[in-house]
Amino acid sequence: MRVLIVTAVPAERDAVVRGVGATAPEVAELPVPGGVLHRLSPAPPTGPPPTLDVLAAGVGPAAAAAGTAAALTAAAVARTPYDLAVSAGIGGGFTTARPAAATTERAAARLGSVVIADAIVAADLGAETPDGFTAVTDLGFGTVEHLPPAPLVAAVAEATDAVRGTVLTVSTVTGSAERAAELLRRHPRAVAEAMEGFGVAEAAAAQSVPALEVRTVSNAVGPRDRAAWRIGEALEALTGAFAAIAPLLGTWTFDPKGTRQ
Ligand SMILES: O=C(O)c1cccc(C(=O)CC[C@H]2O[C@@H](n3cnc4c(=O)[nH]cnc43)[C@H](O)[C@@H]2O)c1
Repeated sequence: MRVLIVTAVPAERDAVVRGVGATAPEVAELPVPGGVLHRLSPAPPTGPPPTLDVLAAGVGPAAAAAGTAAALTAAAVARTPYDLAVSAGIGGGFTTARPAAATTERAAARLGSVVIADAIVAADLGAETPDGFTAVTDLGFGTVEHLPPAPLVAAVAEATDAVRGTVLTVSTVTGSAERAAELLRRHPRAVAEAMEGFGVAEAAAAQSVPALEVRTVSNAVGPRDRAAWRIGEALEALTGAFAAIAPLLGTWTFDPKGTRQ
């Protein structure tokens, strides 16, 4: 099993490396076009050790897609393709309880909690029209959603005691209650937002590699309140999440539908 884990910034990469490193102290640093992979090989309970490569590719969906595509392509050309791409880092959580009028179940993602995406959705990829936002898919282009393998989502969420739901990818961090409400109106199952997941998933899908997104909540999605961001706690939670996830990834193989074999 070969896994590419893509973060935005080095602080997130180092938090992931610390978590995986609980079972794999050795780290090799390998250059890839445009970046450096941090490679770990945690020992699983049985079977061959997986390879977990961690890359800090930059902030935003474009940087995430570019970094992911470069790493996936370099591995494929070397005939050591990845089996899974993971977008990982801190994110904003939709921390309020489900609105009374909502018909869809949605758990609140509180500060410091772990979120696993069962859908990775580009929330602002589209056009503004007189009738409001229209997604690119409604304009006849591309896609706005990638679905991680459900059995893997379930196993990772259980291992990390995570909130499961849609994780939105945005190019602009939400900074108002109005925008947060609008996002929830359009995506009632949204539990978090961040800026890279869709970029990682889109680059992975182009090479038929399944994708996963793991976030730990540093702030509430809503009115901008920088003083209330808890980045340190979220990075610690990211380390804890990957300490739990790493052994599990070692025992996974995928068939083309992403089910466990
Ligand atoms: O506004 C600030 O002062 C500020 C300070 C530090 C970092 C930021 C970011 O915008 C970080 C973006 C970075 O972190 C992820 N992230 C974290 N929370 C959110 C959020 O509520 N909405 C979207 N992205 C978030 C994101 O994936 C980026 O990698 C701002």
